[in-house]
Parts: sequence; structure tokens; C-alpha cells
Amino acid sequence: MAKPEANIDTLWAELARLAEEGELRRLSCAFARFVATLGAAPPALVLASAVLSELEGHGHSCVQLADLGSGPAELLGWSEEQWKDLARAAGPLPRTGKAWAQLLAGCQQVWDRDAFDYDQPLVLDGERLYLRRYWRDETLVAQAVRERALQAREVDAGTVRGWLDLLFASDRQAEGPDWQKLACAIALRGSVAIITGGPGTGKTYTVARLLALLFATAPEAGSQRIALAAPTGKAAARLKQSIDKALGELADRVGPRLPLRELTLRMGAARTLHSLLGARPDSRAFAHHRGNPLDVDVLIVDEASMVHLEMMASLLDALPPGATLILLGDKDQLASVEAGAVLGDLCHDAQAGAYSRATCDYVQAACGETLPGDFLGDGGPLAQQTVMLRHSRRFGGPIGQLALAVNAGDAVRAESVLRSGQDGVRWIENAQQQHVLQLAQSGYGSYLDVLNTGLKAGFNTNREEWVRQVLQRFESFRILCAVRDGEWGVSGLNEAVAGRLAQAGLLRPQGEWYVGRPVMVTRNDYTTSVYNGDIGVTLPDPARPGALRVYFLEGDKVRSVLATRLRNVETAFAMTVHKSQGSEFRHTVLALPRERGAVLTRELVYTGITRASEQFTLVSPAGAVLAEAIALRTHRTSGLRGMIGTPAR
Ligand SMILES: Nc1ncnc2c1ncn2[C@@H]1O[C@H](COP(=O)(O)OP(=O)(O)OP(=O)(O)O)[C@@H](O)[C@H]1O
Repeated sequence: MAKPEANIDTLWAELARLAEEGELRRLSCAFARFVATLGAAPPALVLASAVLSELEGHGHSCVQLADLGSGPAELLGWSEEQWKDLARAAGPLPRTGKAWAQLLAGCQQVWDRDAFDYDQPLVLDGERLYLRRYWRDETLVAQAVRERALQAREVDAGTVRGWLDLLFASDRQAEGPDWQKLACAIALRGSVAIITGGPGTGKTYTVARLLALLFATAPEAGSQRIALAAPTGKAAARLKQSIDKALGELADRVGPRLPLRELTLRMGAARTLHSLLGARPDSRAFAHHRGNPLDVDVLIVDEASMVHLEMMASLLDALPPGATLILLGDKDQLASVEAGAVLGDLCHDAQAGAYSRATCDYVQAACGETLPGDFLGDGGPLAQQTVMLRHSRRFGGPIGQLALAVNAGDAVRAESVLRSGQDGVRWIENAQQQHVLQLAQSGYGSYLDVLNTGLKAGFNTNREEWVRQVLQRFESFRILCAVRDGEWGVSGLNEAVAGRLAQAGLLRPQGEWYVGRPVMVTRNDYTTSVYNGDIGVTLPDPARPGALRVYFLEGDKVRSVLATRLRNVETAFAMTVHKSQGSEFRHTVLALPRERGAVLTRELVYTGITRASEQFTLVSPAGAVLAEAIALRTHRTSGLRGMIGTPAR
């Protein structure tokens, strides 16, 4: 092998060139430089540091050294040539993961887990290389989840069965086991459970019954401290509303045996994870952690697919050992923008089940359900605490068929559903931007009608109800984009839609703030109490002529902030699919870009489709992009699954 230092200048020049061309973040170059300042830095280490930092920006929590050996061009979104040029500049590189591990273990900047730890920035765990922060988070999540999954609770199977028979209707038609009942029984016996399933599969319905079961089997139901949380304010409000509704319906069914209404009233509001953990301005640290744990017995977290690695680590760190964590979410949805695909990793065995014989016996005793042989296997401890709900009650029609086809990677079937002419789905192929603008004009017509009628009437009568109507109607339609820039991106479409609505005389956009401007908050702001993802509409301030306020809906309540006090917002006629997670719109339009690019994946298309409750319209300027996107699965490198590991209980 050539002397390592021989190529270092060429390598720095090549990294700088890639950064100049926008192929590499400047941050990744800067990180590699920082690593090089800490000690002798062979080109392979510099290269690995830059690649690791770059992959973090793509959502990977670590790099598999075998990928460095074979060339991570695809992971980086580069051509093979680009990678080869960089690799050549670094000189001869190890070809296997093992050889990479040997080389990196000898570097001062890398903590090899068998050696002395003096806080090096890089961690070598087997054949995976981590930025220290992600290694710490991943290890914490894996250990906490594994310990919780192995912690068995004493359960009286006969009592549980009696309650489950009361809580669930007996006239079930669907074939196979009642996964909802099963989920309740399984969640009751451990201190962690995951209930995953597509839209409308009854996750909330199930968790309401689980809560009733927890109350019914607790020594003192009234003293159970239940907390509800979700990554965004909107998802939290939705969770609370659905759970209250489901518990209200159940109260009649259980009658005097359990004072469900009173117990429901004792549960607080659902909160965002940030607020639950006690986020502080300008700090990554939360008020709650293992030294100051949360005051809860049961924590239910909805939309768990949106929870990124760092947040999951903080959550598990703050959860008292005796508390139960219930994660709800759709494992097939897009992962968070930040690193990690935690729910996807945790649900690795959810589809197959992989239940042990002991789990089958428990399920049989506690809910009378027999798990078919197909679902038996040798999944690890977490697989025994995970249940996938498989029957959607809301999504039987064409939107559901389309979502299923996309999820299964069947582009031919997806295209045929889109072209079938069935009510509920539509595909505008070879579209022009004009098509989206027409859809926007009719889709947003409803909120603009209420808005303009109220403005004309001077909105003196029942102003709050008028504001609520404007906000609710705005939420019934949305344009979702895969990309941010360009004609088919969020910025291009927002501008074009505002222009179109102005042309039609429905809006008067003047400057940044104008009456009717819908906005989305892009950063948490603790001084005004608005949070990333909150959506509001700008309306006149009744107290100050000429001033504008942005109104937000929180459950049924309306609150407002002076427009000029909101610093991190963008117009929200169009938004990214990422930002739409946790929301549902009566009519959802998904606008695909002309070229696929790295972000447009199966998970993105699936997430976009499943935001629609009644009508889904796909608009694409180039037909082939859909099939290409369906073929491309999101892959995020992580060590979580391996760390949680086997054996089963
Ligand atoms: N076993 C059941 N029997 C009768 N109705 C059910 C059952 N399970 C779910 N439902 C109904 O199906 C609808 C969807 O259920 P739910 O809202 O719980 O699904 P979800 O998985 O939480 O959906 P989302 O992912 O959209 O939040 C609700 O109206 C619910 O009352």
C-alpha cells in the first residue's frame, strides 16, 4: 500500500471540488478537517469521515464499512465515476469491511469499543462507523427497548380474556386472528409494545381498548398516570380527539363495571414530544431525562414513524423503568428527515410476526386467539411485543387499493388503479403546472368562500366560529410535493397558486403578509408557542385596524399570534410530503417532479397517498417517474436491529 500521507492534498482538493459542485455538504468537508486536526489522519480516515458526515445528512445513522469497501456511490446519490475519482484521490483503500475496521481501529480519532475511550468523535462498532452522538443514541434506544421487551408483567390471562371479550364486539367478520385483541393482550404483559398498521386499521380504536384494559386490571385505576403524545401538535390533538371519542363510545359498553368517563377526564391533553420532555430554547437537552424522569405510568406515542433517533433516545431516557411505552404508527411511512428510521427498524419482524411458542400460548390464553403457523418464528424480544394490524376499515376503496399496490412495489397495479376511472382516485399524466393551479383554485375555493363572505360581512357576528370555519375548510385540501424547488416543488407551486388565486379575485397577495395567507411554521418557537409543522391562516386583527394575526386550530380551540411575531414560517398552499405526515386531507393532490431524483421513493408516494381521506389526485409531468419512484425503497443504514437482537422470551 502507498504511504498514506502521499495523497492527502489531492484528496482535500477533490473533497473541496465536490463541495464546490454541491455534491458534498461543506459541513462534511469541515468535519473531515476537524477529524484530521485531532491526530495523524491517513487519507482513508479523512475519506471515511467525510462520507460518514455526508450520509448522516441523508438520514443514515452510521456507515457500514462493507459499503465503503464496495463503494457507497448509490447511498451518496453519486455516479460510480464520482466515487471512483474520490477513491482514487485517497489512494489505495481497503476493499472489505474487515480491512476497513482494522485500519480505522488504529486511528487515534476512532474509539474502537475494545480500547480506551477518551471521547473520540468517531466510534467503531464491529464493522459500522458512527459519529459518537448517533452511536450513543442508537445504543441507548436498543438497550432500553430490549430491556423493556424482556420485562414480563404478571398477567391473569383469565381476567384479561374476560375484559377483551367485553371490550371488542363478537360479530367480527374478517378472517384470521383478531389482531386488535391480540395487540391489547400483548401490550398488557410488557413495558413496551408497538402497534403498527396502515391508515384506518384501528390503531386508535385498539389503544382506547388497551387503556380501558389497563384501567380495569390496575390495582388502583384512578391513580394510573396516562400521557398521550405525538411528534407534532396537530397529530397530538388528533390523537386526543380520537381516543376521547373511542373511550366515550366504550363507556356505554362497559357500563358501571368501570368508570371510564371519569377516568378519561383525568387524562390530560395530548402533547408534543418536545413539550412532554420539556424542551428548552436554544438547547438540545430536555428538562426530563433519567435523572428527572417523566411522571407517567403509561405513555402512548402516536405517529411514531416521525420520531427520529435522537428524539427516541431522549424519550426512552426520560421514561421511568416501571412505565409502559406504547408506540403507534405506520412502519411503511416515510421516516423523519433527521437520521434514523427507528419505527421501521423496530418493526422489522412486524409483517412476518415471528412469534415464539410462548407468545402463542399466552395469546391463546389471554384472548382466545390462535396464531396461524405462518406467523410463528424466532423473532427477538421486541418481535414478541409488536403487532401489525392488517385490516383497514377506512381504506377499502381505490385509495386503499392504490396504497397497497404502491406498498407492495407493484407499479403496474398502481397505475391501473389510477387509470381505472373509479371515484376517489385520478391521475393527470403529462401534466402542466396549470393542472395543479386549476385543482388549487377549486380545492381552496371552499375556505376562500368562507373567508371572503366573512370579510364582506365585517365578521362581526360570531367571529370565532368564522375563524374556525376558515381553518377547518383550509384543512380539507392540500397540494403535496416531493421536492422543494422548481416548477413542481413547494416554492414554485406556492408562488404560482397565490398568483392564480389573486388572478381569480379570491385573494389579494400584497407583500409578505396578506389576508388569507396560509402558513406553516418551520421551527419551534417557545416564545410564541408555535411549533414546527403547525398550520395557520392569516386574518385581520379585530383589535388593531390594519394589523394581521395568524390563527391556529388546536383541537376545537382557536388561538392566534401577531403575524409579525412569526419568524419561521412559509406559505402553505403546497407543502412537502414529509411535512404532511400526521395530517389527513379530504382531497390530497400529489405533484411529482419531472425527474425522479434521490428523494422520490416508494415510501414518499405511499405517505402522500395515505394523506387523502376521500379523493387522491396524482399530477405528474412525466409518466415514468411514478414507476421509478415505486421501485426505489428508502434505505437507511443503522445498527439498531442488530443491537436489539435475539433471543426471544
Ligand atoms: N374492530 C373494529 N370494529 C368497528 N370499528 C372499528 C374497529 N376498528 C376500527 N374501527 C373504526 O375504523 C375507523 C378507523 O379506526 P382508527 O381511527 O382507530 O384507525 P387508525 O389506524 O388509528 O387510523 P389513522 O392511521 O388514520 O390514525 C374508526 O372509525 C374506528 O372506529
